[in-house]
Amino acid sequence: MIQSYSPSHADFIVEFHGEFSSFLKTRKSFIQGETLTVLRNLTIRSPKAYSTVQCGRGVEDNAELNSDFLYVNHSCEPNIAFDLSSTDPTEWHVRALKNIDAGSPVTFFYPSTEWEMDQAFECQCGTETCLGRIQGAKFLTTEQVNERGWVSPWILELMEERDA
Ligand SMILES: C[S@@+](CC[C@H](N)C(=O)[O-])C[C@H]1O[C@@H](n2cnc3c(N)ncnc32)[C@H](O)[C@@H]1O
Repeated sequence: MIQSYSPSHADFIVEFHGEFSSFLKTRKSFIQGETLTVLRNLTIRSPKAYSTVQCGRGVEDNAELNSDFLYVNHSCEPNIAFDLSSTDPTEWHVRALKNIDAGSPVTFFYPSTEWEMDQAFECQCGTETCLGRIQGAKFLTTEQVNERGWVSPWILELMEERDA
């Protein structure tokens, strides 16, 4: 039982399940392009972990979210993007890639930010275009990454160098 949990974002709710099986849902609808939240209170320059989001190409360019957005699961057909691409971290935000109904899980394509993930997993997103094992963009073709709605600039750069 979680005893001291308090939600970080009023418009969102965590559905708690077993280990690594919890996920974040939205209580309100969003339209494509709308900002779900600006990311605040991050711990930047964190060691890479299952819970961090990559925010650049350096080994220490990882951010702990310190909020319920930690519970955003991966999907191969995501409905949101984590956009940590601005040189100004106060502009880092989460954006809707499509219209999202209230009550829906929010999901992002982990390889859109992650080159080589700390914790790989067998994807259970259940979508038609599911890629199976998810371990970062390094292990996917550029085409597989580019067709998911949003890709961070460091991932584009690293794929370009790899493919050269
Ligand atoms: C940042 S956590 C996301 C929240 C996580 N579900 C939890 O309960 O803590 C990332 C981990 O969640 C799990 N996960 C996320 N998306 C998944 C998916 N599509 N299929 C299977 N496991 C997933 C994996 O174990 C992954 O390492």
